[in-house]
Amino acid sequence: MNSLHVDNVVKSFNGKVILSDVFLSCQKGEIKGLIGRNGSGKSTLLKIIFGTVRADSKFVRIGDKVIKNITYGRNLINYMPQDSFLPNNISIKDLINLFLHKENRKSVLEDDYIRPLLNKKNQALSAGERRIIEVLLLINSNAEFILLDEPFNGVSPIVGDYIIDCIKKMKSSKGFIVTDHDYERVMSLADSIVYLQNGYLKKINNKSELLKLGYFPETQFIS
Ligand SMILES: Nc1ncnc2c1ncn2[C@@H]1O[C@H](COP(=O)(O)OP(=O)(O)OP(=O)(O)O)[C@@H](O)[C@H]1O
Repeated sequence: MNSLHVDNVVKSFNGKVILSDVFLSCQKGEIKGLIGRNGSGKSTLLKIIFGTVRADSKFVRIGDKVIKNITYGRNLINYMPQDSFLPNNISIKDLINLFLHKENRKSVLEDDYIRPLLNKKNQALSAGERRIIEVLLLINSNAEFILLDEPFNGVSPIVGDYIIDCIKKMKSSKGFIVTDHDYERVMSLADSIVYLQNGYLKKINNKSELLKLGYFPETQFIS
């Protein structure tokens, strides 16, 4: 079974080190949660893995294939950015046909949340409606590893839970790395959690470790 192996990721912006020497791995069938404060470098790390941001150094491998840049990762890794990436002036139905292979379209076209939106144009959707479409397009793509940057951003609680179910359904055939500030949802979804701080990743076992790291205030802590 393939695995995604990420090693020796180093990245600075304007002389400031964001990622020092990051190691991360993800198996097919695994969901890894990535948590960290604002500006800790989570999106930068995902973009480096995907290949849209150049690292000072990196090693990314899927199975035996070294992913030197975005072209090597085509059909292997897909990334959903934090900000909307869908083009305007195109209906949701056409977007689904454009983004997905034929065999993957049916379940999205028939999805209860998506069906009422099929004839709308992307720019006419609410932020939450757009996010659920983006998540479904990504997780139904043929890539083996899916990187999701803030999939729960802007979605209502019931849709957040629905997104969790959708990701879990795809889990047996793919590996996921998911980052979001809705850490409760990330923790309930992921098999394991890593926390990014000062350029390094640290494994997290429970919420009290996140509290100790100062990720959320004590007033929010309910074990
Ligand atoms: N293109 C860029 N040029 C200069 N600095 C950048 C650039 N992209 C990101 N940074 C800086 O790198 C740091 C990490 O940014 P990044 O977006 O990866 O953080 P993040 O953990 O995803 O944050 P958030 O949770 O707020 O989305 C930030 O301090 C940011 O200002």
